[in-house]
Amino acid sequence: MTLLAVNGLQKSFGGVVAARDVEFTVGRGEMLAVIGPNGAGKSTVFNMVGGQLRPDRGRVLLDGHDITHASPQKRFRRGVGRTFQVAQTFLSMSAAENVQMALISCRRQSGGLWSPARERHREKAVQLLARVGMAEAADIPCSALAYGDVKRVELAIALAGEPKLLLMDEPTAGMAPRERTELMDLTASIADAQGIGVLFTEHDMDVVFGHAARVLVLLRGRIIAAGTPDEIRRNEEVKRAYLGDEHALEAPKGTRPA
Ligand SMILES: Nc1ncnc2c1ncn2[C@@H]1O[C@H](COP(=O)(O)OP(=O)(O)OP(=O)(O)O)[C@@H](O)[C@H]1O
Repeated sequence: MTLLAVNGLQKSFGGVVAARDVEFTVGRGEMLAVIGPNGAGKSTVFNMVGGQLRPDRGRVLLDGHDITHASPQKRFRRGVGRTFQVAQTFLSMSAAENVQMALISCRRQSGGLWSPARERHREKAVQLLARVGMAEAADIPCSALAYGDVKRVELAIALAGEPKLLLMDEPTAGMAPRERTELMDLTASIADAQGIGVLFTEHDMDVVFGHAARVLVLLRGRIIAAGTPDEIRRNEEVKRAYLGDEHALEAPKGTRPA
């Protein structure tokens, strides 16, 4: 069943058409990757779904509600979540405290003095950490966690908002290959179990072909292909778009090519 429907989105910056008549849907529990060479329009499309950019034309519907002109905060309340990097300033806080802060802000409560807030939502925060396999690290400062574990905490923070749709911009950037697979396997299993649609941009083709149910390929603001990873890998126009990077579309190691 369709969760997100994007119809005819268009955005120009001066003379540059960054997105042209972009149409796609994301279903509940579905992982959709948006790929394309540098400057193809991925961030532009992503930010029009997230509400950071207003389209010149077109519509964004979530669960049938038109959110095209809604602010990021309003979208958030409708169920559009986004993973953010744990900022440098929050690294000194424990994993649980980071998730508690997210829970407090999601429920629009003032953090007030830190000491009473410390116990607030503790139980729920630990539950969310358990969901990403990080319950035992609840009291460890994020600064002491491995990078891949901080990414899991970021996922728990995003889940605190109980999103219907999760936007992930380059979720595995800077991670080792094995950590990438683990994070995306985890994301896929949570998305499937909770019926969360996931829209992600990604440069790493192993991650894209190994984890997306469907892939959308942009080139100069246009969708040139949409389909399953196997369909996309075989698509001649996509191959041409990635010309010069002849290994980009190879099957991930350990999987059978189509
Ligand atoms: N704020 C802006 N002002 C002017 N031009 C912009 C702006 N944002 C994007 N563009 C232009 O729009 C086009 C699409 O950019 P966008 O960042 O969406 O591509 P991308 O696929 O995300 O690229 P990358 O993979 O390099 O991040 C590019 O030509 C870019 O220069």
